[in-house]
Amino acid sequence: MTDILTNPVETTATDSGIVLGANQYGKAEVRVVKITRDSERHEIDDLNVTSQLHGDFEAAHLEGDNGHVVATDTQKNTIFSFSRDGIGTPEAFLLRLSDHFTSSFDWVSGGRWEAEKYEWERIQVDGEGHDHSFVRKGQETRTAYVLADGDERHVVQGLKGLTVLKSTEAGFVGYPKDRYTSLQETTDRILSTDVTARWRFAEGSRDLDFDAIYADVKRILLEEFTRRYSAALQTTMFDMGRAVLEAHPEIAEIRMSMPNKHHFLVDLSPYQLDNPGEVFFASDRSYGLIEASVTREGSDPALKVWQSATAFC
Ligand SMILES: O=c1[nH]c(=O)c2[nH]c(=O)[nH]c2[nH]1
Repeated sequence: MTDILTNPVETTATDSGIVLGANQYGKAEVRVVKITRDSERHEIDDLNVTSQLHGDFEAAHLEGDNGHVVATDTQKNTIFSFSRDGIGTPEAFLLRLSDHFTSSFDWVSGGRWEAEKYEWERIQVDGEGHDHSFVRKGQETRTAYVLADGDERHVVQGLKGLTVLKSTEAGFVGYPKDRYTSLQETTDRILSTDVTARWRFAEGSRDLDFDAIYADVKRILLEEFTRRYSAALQTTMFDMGRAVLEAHPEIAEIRMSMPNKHHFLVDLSPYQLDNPGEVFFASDRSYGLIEASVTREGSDPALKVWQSATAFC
């Protein structure tokens, strides 16, 4: 079985020799909120789910024949209907959707399913968490991704928007200087970033405690950010990834994308003030963009997973 996004698709050429290439379709960003209300104490699951099918959809593209087109509306309704009896972890929910679509329609060979999970916590009233009133937790957004390719299942867990800052114990020295270099070396700077990270489990990983792994990976990422003097964001990012892989043998690879959110010391001398590393201009652009995959020696790079996990074009 080969994935439709990474292999040329055999399609019938039109009279002009034009062929259909890789394709996928589905419903994007289905916002589903599930309230579990089997007791006075309600629970809330809040997801943004995208479903896209891979398979034989040539006739729809070439001939206007929708015989194979499981409507995007049907995909949306399936997401809501599957929520009725509980969502569970986003990863388990996406695996369930992938199994449903690949087993229900012969021509659906696989697909991609994505979720963002928005966390809520109970509003505290007189020191007690309220039964049915919640406030959004905003630290980061949890992400989940499943690629189905025939019987294969690839699960990728992640987070985005985890903003961190350390106010010292970071520097940047020893870089090459040329006629365009104006950056001053420093051994004491602010290091700040918005962590986007995605970690891939070995193919076929289904029965893991995805909630516990998520919480632990987030803990490790945060702890490693603090742990050592940062010689560069690159070093800190690699340390964060290495620590995750060392602690979690079930994770095959972690990819990270981190903007270097520059904080420039403001010159207060025109106002007869010193500025011993206390007042900064927080620049929102331009920013350094530091990205890497951290993986295990000799492991399969699983490029088709990453290729399909990101934007189609
Ligand atoms: O941590 C850093 N990495 C860089 O590659 C870089 N480049 C730069 O100008 N400042 C920094 N900081």
